[in-house]
Amino acid sequence: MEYSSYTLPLAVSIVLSGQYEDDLDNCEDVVYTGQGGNNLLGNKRQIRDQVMERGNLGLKNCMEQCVPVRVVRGHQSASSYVGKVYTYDGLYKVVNYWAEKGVSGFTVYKYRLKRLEGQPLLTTNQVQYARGRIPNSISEMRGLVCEDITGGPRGYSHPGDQFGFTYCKFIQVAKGVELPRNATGCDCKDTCRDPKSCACVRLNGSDFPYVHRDGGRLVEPKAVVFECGPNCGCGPGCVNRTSQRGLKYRLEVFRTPKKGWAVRSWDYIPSGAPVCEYIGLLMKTDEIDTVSENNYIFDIDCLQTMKGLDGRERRLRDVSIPTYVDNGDDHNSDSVPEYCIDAGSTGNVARFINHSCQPNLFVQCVLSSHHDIKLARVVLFAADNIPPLKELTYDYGYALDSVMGPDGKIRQMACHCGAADCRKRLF
Ligand SMILES: C[S@@+](CC[C@H](N)C(=O)[O-])C[C@H]1O[C@@H](n2cnc3c(N)ncnc32)[C@H](O)[C@@H]1O
Repeated sequence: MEYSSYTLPLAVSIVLSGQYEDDLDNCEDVVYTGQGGNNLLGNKRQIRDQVMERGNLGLKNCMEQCVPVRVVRGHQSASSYVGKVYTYDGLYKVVNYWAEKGVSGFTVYKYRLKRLEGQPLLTTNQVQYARGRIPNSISEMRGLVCEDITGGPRGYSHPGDQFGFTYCKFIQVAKGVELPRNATGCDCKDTCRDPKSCACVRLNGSDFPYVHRDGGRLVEPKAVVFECGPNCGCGPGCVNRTSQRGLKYRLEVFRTPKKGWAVRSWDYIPSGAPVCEYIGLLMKTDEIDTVSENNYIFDIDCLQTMKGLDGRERRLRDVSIPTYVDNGDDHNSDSVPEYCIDAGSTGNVARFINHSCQPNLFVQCVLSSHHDIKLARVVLFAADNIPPLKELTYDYGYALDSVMGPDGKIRQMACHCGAADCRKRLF
């Protein structure tokens, strides 16, 4: 190509590898974040405003002079010594660009790129959802079992024999379990703005656990997130109530060949967004019926996770759990979670989410109405930017050989998550 008649610099290629928190990769359509101001060697967050120079100027010049850009994608790969492999995914046209405040509040340049037609189809794992198509209407779906398992706004339904449970949007509390008194809360008005003066936000450390972007995104996984609750002065739109707003994405329960039912989203889910809460019957762990098999029990093990017990990955504990928060020390509950959520006979869509050894969701304990960590809410958040139609999964976190059958013998279950570094067993 002869460049002498062009205004330089021009961008020749870009790499999409999840390094920039503001990137949006929708396969044929990409919103690419310009370069600069990113803590690439640290937590990958923006720490400064970007400037229209170097690569940023190059992409702007490409747009203005209709010069296509090569797109290379980085894919996670356990078998590569750098943990990633890179694929050349073809030529893209820069359609437009703009400056905006990014997730971390700094100015970033955004470039919308569209893949040029007439190139081979993209086939790598990261973009494979492009082979499936989101139906335009429910009536297009072959083999449809049930249009809406949630029962609509009533939030209570019996989806029938195919599923054999009652759909429910809110936690049910078993007989004999008493929820603690509601916490005092903050005295902010309308919405919490100042992390220093909001009593709830202060429990999370020095800043809000969420950023406002996309209706609220969790900045990082925490030992526990303290949200605003019923006694707070702020309203339902407060960012510190991000996980309380119910389902935001169109989730589909679909059938898999080896894992039974599974869940995927028709919408793109950005990293850090809340996907759903694990809903079911809140009960004492020692009251679980151990005779019949139940694959839908979720142990509320925030305390055990905070302490890194039983091989759980210890969470960053940048909050000191206030002394008035019951952290279970006086209950000798160190090894076994005292409470669990049983979604066997009543629950929500979370009960259909399968395990993966390389998941795209993570479990986050959230305290909103009360502050008893043994009874924390269990919320699933996006661990990554999740393209539409990709199966949603989280790590069930079982230690191998930790599950006993009713006969007292160790039970084993093969894992079919398909991850390159699959542990081959769920438990
Ligand atoms: C909470 S349920 C998930 C929804 C379930 N697939 C269904 O059809 O209702 C957990 C059960 O799903 C299956 N499952 C989940 N993840 C799996 C995986 N990676 N490999 C094999 N089976 C899995 C196991 O039977 C497990 O006990």
